[in-house]
Amino acid sequence: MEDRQEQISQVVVTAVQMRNIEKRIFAAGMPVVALMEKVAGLIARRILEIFPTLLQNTFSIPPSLRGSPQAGGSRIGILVGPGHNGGDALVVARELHFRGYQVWIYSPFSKLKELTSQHLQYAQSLGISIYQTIEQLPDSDLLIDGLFGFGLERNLTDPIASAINQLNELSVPIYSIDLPSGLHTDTGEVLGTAIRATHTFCLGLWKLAFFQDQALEYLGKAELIDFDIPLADVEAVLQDVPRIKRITAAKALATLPLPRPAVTHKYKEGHLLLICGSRRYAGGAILTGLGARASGVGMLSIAVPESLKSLLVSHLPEALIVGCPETETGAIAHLQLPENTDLSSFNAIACGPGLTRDATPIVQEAIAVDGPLILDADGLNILAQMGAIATLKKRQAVSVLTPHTGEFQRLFPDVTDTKHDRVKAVQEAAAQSSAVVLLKGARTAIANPQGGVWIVPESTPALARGGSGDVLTGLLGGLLAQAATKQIPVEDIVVTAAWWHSQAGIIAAQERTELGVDAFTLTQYLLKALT
Ligand SMILES: NC(=O)C1=CN([C@@H]2O[C@H](COP(=O)(O)OP(=O)(O)OC[C@H]3O[C@@H](n4cnc5c(N)ncnc54)[C@H](O)[C@@H]3O)[C@@H](O)[C@H]2O)[C@H](O)CC1
Ligand SMILES: [K+]
Repeated sequence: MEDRQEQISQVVVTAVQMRNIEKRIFAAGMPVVALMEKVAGLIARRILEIFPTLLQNTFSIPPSLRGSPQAGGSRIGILVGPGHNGGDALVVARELHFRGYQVWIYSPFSKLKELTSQHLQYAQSLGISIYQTIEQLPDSDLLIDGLFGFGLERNLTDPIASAINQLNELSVPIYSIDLPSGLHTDTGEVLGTAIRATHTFCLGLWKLAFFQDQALEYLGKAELIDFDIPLADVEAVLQDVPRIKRITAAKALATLPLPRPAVTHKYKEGHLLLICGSRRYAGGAILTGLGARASGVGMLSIAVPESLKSLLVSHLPEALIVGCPETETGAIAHLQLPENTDLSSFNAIACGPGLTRDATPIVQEAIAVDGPLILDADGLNILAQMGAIATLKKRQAVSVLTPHTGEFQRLFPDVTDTKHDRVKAVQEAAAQSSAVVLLKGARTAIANPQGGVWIVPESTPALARGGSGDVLTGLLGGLLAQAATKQIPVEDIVVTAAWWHSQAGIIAAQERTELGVDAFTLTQYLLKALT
């Protein structure tokens, strides 16, 4: 059983689920005011850690001067909304004031929740300046955004909307409490306008917004403030609802086919067939092969057009390169496997990179095989032409699709728009096609047909380059072939492949900048991500 912190760090919730979990905690007797004090105390402590004060030692300042300009403390502007997000912010304001920061408060709302109003009153009694209009605001070194949290229900309108726009224009870092104010908690959509946070403290459990494309530019660096939500409350609310989870390193690494048994042989470590490449796209075949090599798969066969055979052999001497008859355009005309092997002799088949659409019969042949199949790139485009859902429904064995957004739209034109809610879109696609669908992107999401979704929580724009996807297909194929021989659940191995691929990109970008991660280089960083 994973430890509590590991389980909590995987959970992703909607606003409604968070509200229901919060209700259980209050119903069990935890006073709201106590929870607010606990949460805001944790936030204040993190701010003290990560935002250097210009303070001398606070105890050297006479109490009468604490928080005053003479004290020399950093100037902190606290943005207070009408609800408990504002309440959190006011507790943070009070605590930073006592730590010697120069704190002021922006409180533009007249109607505040009771608890929020009490904290405002106490802040005022401490002599902390409170402003109602944006024009009055003094300079600051840091702003704390406590305007709205997961209680935001509708588009923001003026005056708060224009105030947020003006605050975004200041070149002052903004730390947001729970969510950048203005973001929809579930879809990450900007409701009118939103705070562009430098840093976001997500409270208690990760919200769905943190994994939606449109939110990413508003979140800044995100971290979870764990305030000891009992797992029992999470389970009670989420129950048998299909789970949306973050892929943690622990989760991804637990599935790797490591360590290997002392006694094994190459066929026990999986046999993968890659069907890829064309005269026009020779490189895709090489990159896919290199991705497969890095997976550790026991045996690797690569079917390419005959004219690519010697090229592949030179790059992948350990692989069995199958030169196939080719069309006049240089695509694979048909699969000519060595005698007494046929498509069912492989533990997994990965089909698509660099094939071109002239290889349609080959893709149809691969789809007809009753074994684990990964479709990518032209394999997906051809599947889309065939009608993805009807075609895949006929398959008994597991299908894994690895589309980017464009391919996804062609495959599943009738599901939720990925721009609106990627997670919902990929859930619907997997349910309708009975396939495991890996929707690539800044936050790659993997859905199984039962509605469960795993999300890669961090990646790098360095991977947005031709060939990155080919590497993933090879890596995933090699892992899937090994998983088949070891009864590792398919969904788990897809999750591990996606995490591994993004980790390699992150490490490569750290060492070579985001401009330095071409697909070949990426293949050279895959094993580094594990060591
Ligand atoms: N998750 C927890 O267990 C804890 C959460 N805390 C904090 O509480 C907020 C949620 O508080 P809530 O009062 O429900 O909502 P918000 O503070 O996010 O504010 C919404 C507030 O504003 C009104 N409102 C909604 N939409 C608009 C709009 N477009 N324009 C104007 N006003 C709007 C709405 O009526 C609400 O009153 C959570 O994020 C945490 O920060 C606890 O303090 C700690 C535990
Ligand atoms: K906020």
